Parts: sequence; structure tokens; C-alpha cells
Amino acid sequence: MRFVLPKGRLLQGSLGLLQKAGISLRPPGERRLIERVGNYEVLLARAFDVPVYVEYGIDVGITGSDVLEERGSDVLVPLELPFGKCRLSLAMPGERIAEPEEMDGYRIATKYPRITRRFFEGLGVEVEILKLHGSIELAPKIGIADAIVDIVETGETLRANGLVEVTKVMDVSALLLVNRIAQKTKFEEINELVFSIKEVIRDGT
Ligand SMILES: Nc1ncnc2c1ncn2[C@@H]1O[C@H](COP(=O)(O)OP(=O)(O)OP(=O)(O)O)[C@@H](O)[C@H]1O
Ligand SMILES: O=P(O)(O)OC[C@H]1O[C@H](OP(=O)(O)OP(=O)(O)O)[C@H](O)[C@@H]1O
Repeated sequence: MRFVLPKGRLLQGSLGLLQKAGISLRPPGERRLIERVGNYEVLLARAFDVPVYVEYGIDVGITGSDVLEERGSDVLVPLELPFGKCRLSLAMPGERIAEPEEMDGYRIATKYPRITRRFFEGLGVEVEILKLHGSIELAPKIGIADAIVDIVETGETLRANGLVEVTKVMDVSALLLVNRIAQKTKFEEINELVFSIKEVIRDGT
């Protein structure tokens, strides 16, 4: 079975959960992106690319629900996982607070253009989207955007940059992803994996 795991902040949670479910995967070393451990092969990819690898043939992956929603990949999601909890929110400078319904013509900086567009379309509000890859909070601070849609966990980053959360766009959690064909061809292995992870989650260990 082949796993694709996200580099970065979801990696430790992913390895820890799989280990408790009886699958000890050694992550690839510093520069290596692929490692074979017994019957398993582990690939390391950027969180945003994990759904793409799973859609195009890797059996199982883990990434955030924000990432899957943004990518829109055609994969199965048998489980929500108990880590990577945060939210995706609309935020803006405290001194210029507005309701989302009043944001017609606003420029919104985000790493999530698709989710942001859908959110505003749902409100019938037309905004300009400025796609950035990180440090999103900088954009309104220096005046190149009116608001942002970004991950909020503790709210520290928003506060440190004088931004205020206007509304939550979605709750975020890590997800287990399964390739559609693997679910049929490796039915037993995958069901066993899902069952073991469910038990770990249920026992809360
Ligand atoms: N405080 C947080 N900040 C950012 N992401 C978080 C946080 N808490 C949980 N997450 C989850 O972790 C996922 C991956 O975050 P991480 O920072 O590792 O990757 P990334 O931002 O895509 O980085 P890179 O661009 O380097 O791949 C997010 O998409 C989200 O689902
Ligand atoms: O609410 P908080 O607990 O402050 O966490 C949220 C912040 O953490 C993440 O940034 P990250 O450190 O991944 O850097 P990035 O902005 O470059 O993605 C995210 O994009 C927010 O900026």
C-alpha cells in the first residue's frame, strides 16, 4: 500500500495516528521524498498536493479539509481525523470592519481562491481575489488588499497584525483520503486501516 503524507505541520499528527493504528511508517529523510517500510511505501508531498497524488493513484493520503476543498480532487474521504483542527476565516483590519455582504468590489488576499470565490458567490457579492502563497496577513497590513481569507488557529497572527475575524468560512480538520480505485482493488487492506484508525479515534488514545 502506498501512503502520501503532508510535509509540514500535519506530518507528526499523521505519523502518530498511523502508528497507534499499528502502522509504523518511517518518514523519508531530509532530502528523500520516498521510503519503503515493509509492505508500505511512504511519499512526502506538500499538503496542497496530497489530494492530487491520491486522485491520480496513490492509495491513501492525509491532508487538511481546507486543502481538499480548495483542490476539489475526486477522492474518497472515509474519516475525519482528530488533529489539524483550525478554521478558515475572513478577517480585516480592526479599524475598517465591514460585513461580508458589504464587500462588493473589495480585494481579498488568500491562498484559497476557489473557496473564497464560492463563499462570496453564495452571498451574491463580487470581489477581486489576490492569490498569495503565504504571509497572507501582510496584504491588508500594507494596503494591497482590503481583507483576507486565511487559517486561524489561536488568532495570534491576526492580533499581531491588527486584524479582526469577521466570520468563519469553514471548519478545518485533517482528513484521511482514499483513491477510488484502491478502495475497490485493495478493499480489505483499506477497510482494515480505516477500522483501526476509527478505533484509535474512538479510544481517544
Ligand atoms: N495554525 C495553522 N496554520 C496553518 N495550517 C494549519 C494550522 N493548523 C492546522 N493546519 C492545517 O495544516 C495544513 C498544512 O499546513 P502547513 O503549514 O504544513 O502547509 P502549507 O501552509 O501548505 O505549507 P507549504 O506551502 O510549505 O506546503 C493546513 O492546510 C491546515 O489544514
Ligand atoms: O491563529 P494562529 O495560531 O496564529 O495560526 C494561523 C497562522 O498560521 C499559519 O501561518 P504559517 O505559520 O503556516 O505561515 P504562512 O502564513 O506563511 O502559511 C496561517 O496561515 C496563519 O497565518
